[in-house]
Amino acid sequence: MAALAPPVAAIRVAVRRAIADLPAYGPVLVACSGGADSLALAAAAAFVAPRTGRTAGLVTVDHGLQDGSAQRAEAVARWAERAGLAPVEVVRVQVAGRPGGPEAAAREARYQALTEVAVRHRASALLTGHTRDDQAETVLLALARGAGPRGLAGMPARRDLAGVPLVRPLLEIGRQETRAACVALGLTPWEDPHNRDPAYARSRVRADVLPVLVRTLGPGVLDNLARTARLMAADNELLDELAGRALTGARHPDGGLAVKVLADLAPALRGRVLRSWAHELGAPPAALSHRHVAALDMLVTAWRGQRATYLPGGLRVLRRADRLVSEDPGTALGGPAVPRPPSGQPPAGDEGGG
Ligand SMILES: Nc1ncnc2c1ncn2[C@@H]1O[C@H](COP(=O)(O)OP(=O)(O)OP(=O)(O)O)[C@@H](O)[C@H]1O
Repeated sequence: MAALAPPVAAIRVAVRRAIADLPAYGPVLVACSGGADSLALAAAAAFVAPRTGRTAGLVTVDHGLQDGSAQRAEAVARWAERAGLAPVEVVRVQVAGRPGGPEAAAREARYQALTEVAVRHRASALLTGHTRDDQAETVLLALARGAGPRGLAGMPARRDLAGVPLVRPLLEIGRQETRAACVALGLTPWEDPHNRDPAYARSRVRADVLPVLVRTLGPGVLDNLARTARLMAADNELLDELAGRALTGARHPDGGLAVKVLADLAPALRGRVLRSWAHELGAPPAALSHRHVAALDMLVTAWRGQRATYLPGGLRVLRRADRLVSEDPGTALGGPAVPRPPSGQPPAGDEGGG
């Protein structure tokens, strides 16, 4: 019998570990583009799942953005059926007409479709093929935009997606290994032309920045960047827990947050408390930047009678005596919406520190 290729074995082990503690009430569903990472992942899931008392299925999303995308999606699905995966689904999504740039719109459409399929099948997890290289790129991009610990933590190995765990088993596996596994298994992955398109910052990091880092600092740099993400994630977990308690302690009996309690917190904790409170009020997390949080912080620490701070989601927060309170500009004053100030307020959509 031929020896098992090391990359194939490493990926199987990673998948086995990642799904070991998941309940087995439904299939684990692999989100597969047909690219090397998710194809190697799907092949490993097809092998591992039945040996651990589970079933594994596959879902591939056709964004309809390139000629031949429907045929490619069908080819992925036919391969999956032959590989013994079930259920297998191809979902066609509509990308046009969504907010944000084309990449963000495609991503949103894809996650919406993947979530819908995972929930419908009562999947015990949705697996994606993000690798250590993807994680290294994410950390570098976060550094480059001045992100804080939350950004530097990169992608979590597990998070919730509408009640279904989204699991990333390959975060410690290199992209070279997924390619090598596909070769060893005789699989021909699809090369997404977007991955090479220099219009995207991530593609430029992948094509230009990472190779320079590896050449100048050595191959360990990828592992190191991924380790930074893990260390940051562990610190974040603790800080988030502390911030949760601090938020509870800062609630004012008359509503809002007590300025005195906030002022006594360490700045790093206060920033997190204000960020969580803003989320709780309804500010969309992706649109809430470090500048919004800094403006809230100034209501506490640099109070000079300034006017309200505006947050994404149509919220405004003001300081009233010893409290921070929020008002919906459309209703709170009993009249028409208060116009947003023309300048001096942070723009939305810039993921910041913290
Ligand atoms: N069209 C798609 N259908 C289903 N899942 C997808 C699709 N595109 C991406 N994914 C999932 O998201 C993960 C990350 O995708 P992305 O395109 O960012 O990375 P990638 O490194 O090119 O991955 P891959 O080699 O698997 O395409 C993929 O590994 C896959 O699990």
